[in-house]
Amino acid sequence: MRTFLFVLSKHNEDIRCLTTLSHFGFECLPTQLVNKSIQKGFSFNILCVGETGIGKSTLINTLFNTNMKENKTSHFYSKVGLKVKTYELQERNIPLKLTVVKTVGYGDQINKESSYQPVVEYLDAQFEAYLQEELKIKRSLVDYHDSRIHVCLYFIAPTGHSLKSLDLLTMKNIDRRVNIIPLIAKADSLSKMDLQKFKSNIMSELVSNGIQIYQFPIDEEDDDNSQCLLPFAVVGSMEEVKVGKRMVKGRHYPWGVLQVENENHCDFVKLRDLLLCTNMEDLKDQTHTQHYECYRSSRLQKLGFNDTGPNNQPVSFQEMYEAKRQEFHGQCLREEEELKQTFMLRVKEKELTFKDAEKELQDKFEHLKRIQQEEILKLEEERRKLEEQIIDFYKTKTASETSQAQVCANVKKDKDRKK
Ligand SMILES: Nc1nc2c(ncn2[C@@H]2O[C@H](COP(=O)(O)OP(=O)(O)OP(=O)(O)O)[C@@H](O)[C@H]2O)c(=O)[nH]1
Repeated sequence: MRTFLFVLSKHNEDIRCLTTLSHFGFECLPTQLVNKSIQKGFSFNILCVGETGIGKSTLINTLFNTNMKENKTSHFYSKVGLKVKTYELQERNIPLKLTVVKTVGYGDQINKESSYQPVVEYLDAQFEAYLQEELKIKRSLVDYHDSRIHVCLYFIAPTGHSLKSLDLLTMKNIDRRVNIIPLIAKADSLSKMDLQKFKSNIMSELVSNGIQIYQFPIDEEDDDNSQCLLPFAVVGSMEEVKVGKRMVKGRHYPWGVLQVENENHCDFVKLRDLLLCTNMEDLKDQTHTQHYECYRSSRLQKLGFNDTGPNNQPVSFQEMYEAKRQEFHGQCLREEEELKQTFMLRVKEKELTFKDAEKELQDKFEHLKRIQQEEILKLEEERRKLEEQIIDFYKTKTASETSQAQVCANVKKDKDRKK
């Protein structure tokens, strides 16, 4: 006989929680999930936005301790572009498909107004591709390469002053589309005091401009709140430097060594832990449940779909689809009728124009015909006159020939007589 441990009823308040008395197997659910996830593999998509040469590639290399060979980018691009590269990484037996998208030529143009546009377009294009896959009848979301961006590392130049207008403009335009984590790049160029001031300036500017950045989930076990460290002051380097007896990642200066992984020197370790160890899944969740959802709902609304009807009554997708289909059909009929009317009108107009042209041609033809008749008559008259002249001429000619023959005969007679 089976024992039911959970007695479920329709109402949540009636759910009784009971402790199991023996092993059933569902305690292994987390293990099943872990195994399934490892089998499936993990993927993570990072977008790095920042000026040319600000240290984007170096930081990504340092984060994943891999040399993702890159050529230096030119400062002379006429517009901002995006470079997308995907890498297959492995840590122990955990595979990670990492996609890094980097801005190219960001901040290099004189007119910076549309610098953020390619970034916005790229983010939307990835959402659109996912939406199109979702809307397919035969979907393959299991092996679909999800290219939606999970996090945007925004590199702020270490000016020590405040954010640039380009930073504000870009962040304002992408904050509803992606999880932004602001970073102070090359933070080794700022003194401790300047850095603190710079950080608080940046945070208050972000707040006063209503820019939403990624909110790290509050970890009760973590003593220091990660949010307080924002924006993270980072330093990147793949250089191995000797400190005491150890080789560490750092940057060597005439006055000493900056250790990238030393929390007193910069926030690199904190960023890496938060990004890769504790919040990667949350970033992916936020991307799907918040940013993608926002894109999806506004896109469907633009197409005319809604969850409620005009009276705020819930409407099913099928009803909505049927209504839209009818509306579309009606619109097609109306447009067809309009096109027919316009066509008929134009045909009539053309007919009238042709008739006018035909009449004009006919008149011209009649006129020419008349002129031709007159010409013929004139020529006939001239011919008649010429013929009369020819007859006169022949008459005169014959008369002159006769008189000439007479003269010749008389001359001959005279000659014969003299002989
Ligand atoms: N001082 C200092 N220099 C850094 C840091 N990170 C990178 N650099 C140096 O800055 C230069 C440019 O670094 P990259 O990582 O190539 O910069 P990038 O933003 O990827 O450059 P592009 O891809 O060409 O836009 C290199 O000489 C790096 O060694 C840093 O944290 N501090």
